[in-house]
Amino acid sequence: MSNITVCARFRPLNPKEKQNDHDSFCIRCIDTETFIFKFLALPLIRDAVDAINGTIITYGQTGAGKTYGMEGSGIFECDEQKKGLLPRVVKGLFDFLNSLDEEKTYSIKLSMITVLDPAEALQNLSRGIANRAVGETKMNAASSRSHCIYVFTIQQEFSRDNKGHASSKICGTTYASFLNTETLNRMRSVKLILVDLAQSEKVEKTGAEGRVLEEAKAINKSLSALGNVTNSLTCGLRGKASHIPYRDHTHCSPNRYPKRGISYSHGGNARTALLCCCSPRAFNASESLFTLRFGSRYVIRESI
Ligand SMILES: Nc1ncnc2c1ncn2[C@@H]1O[C@H](COP(=O)(O)OP(=O)(O)OP(=O)(O)O)[C@@H](O)[C@H]1O
Repeated sequence: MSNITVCARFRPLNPKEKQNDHDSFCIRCIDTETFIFKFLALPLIRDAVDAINGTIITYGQTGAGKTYGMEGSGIFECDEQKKGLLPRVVKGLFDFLNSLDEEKTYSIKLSMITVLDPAEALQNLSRGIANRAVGETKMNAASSRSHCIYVFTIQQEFSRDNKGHASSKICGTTYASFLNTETLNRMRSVKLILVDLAQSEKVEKTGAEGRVLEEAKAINKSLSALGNVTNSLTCGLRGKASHIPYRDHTHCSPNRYPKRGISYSHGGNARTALLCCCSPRAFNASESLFTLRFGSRYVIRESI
């Protein structure tokens, strides 16, 4: 499997756009949320259980549907077709661990909080989302004014039996139970990171001013650092070591890992899934093209 998977999606026109914007159209909207989960996220869940770090990033212009892609119409949404990546990843992760035959002990932490079951994970996610900074711009009534990073840390513990054979013990749904430390042999830890990026914006289109303008500058700066990382990775000569400016990318550092944040997903054998979100409006065509170009740069990258 390649290290990176990219998927692009155009959100549907909203009712106001349908009424007023006759140059724009969306041909057909299928159950894209389920498709995106199966295509982008499910392989990363399987890899995470195999101890391979993974990151899922939503990227795109303001109002293009990044947060919707991540959260869906709400973190507790029951309608399958309106569920975003976060609740699906939570369910998918717990379902996958439950289905394993092998006897292993897992603990899952959501950032620094240990979670014991999917309901608790969703509660904590919902509280985090409520604390996220949002602001109104001309382009989006609830525009995200910060990047939002959800870090699932999956710890796997192995033990040895008294004959020295490698074995381990299953804890059913009690994922956070730990083995007796005397029998503990080995522990491995892997991160599955979901990143809902705030997006660069053309100030003349969003009408940002004051605090919102300052936020826009900070967002744009951090995104250009992400662009520099991608450029270095995609333009580097094969087989030659080149400098990757991970350290500039402090705004995208999960859980205050200033130097390592983005390198979790962009280096070595880590897996990355990128959801490029686009607006169907003709008015936003140049931004949509920019987003698609960003995604296509990832597609041609080799791991260096
Ligand atoms: N696939 C979709 N189906 C239905 N509605 C959508 C979809 N994608 C986005 N929307 C709606 O479009 C609006 C903008 O989406 P969203 O807030 O996710 O954009 P964003 O890219 O996160 O913007 P920002 O960068 O400003 O935070 C929201 O009202 C959202 O509900």
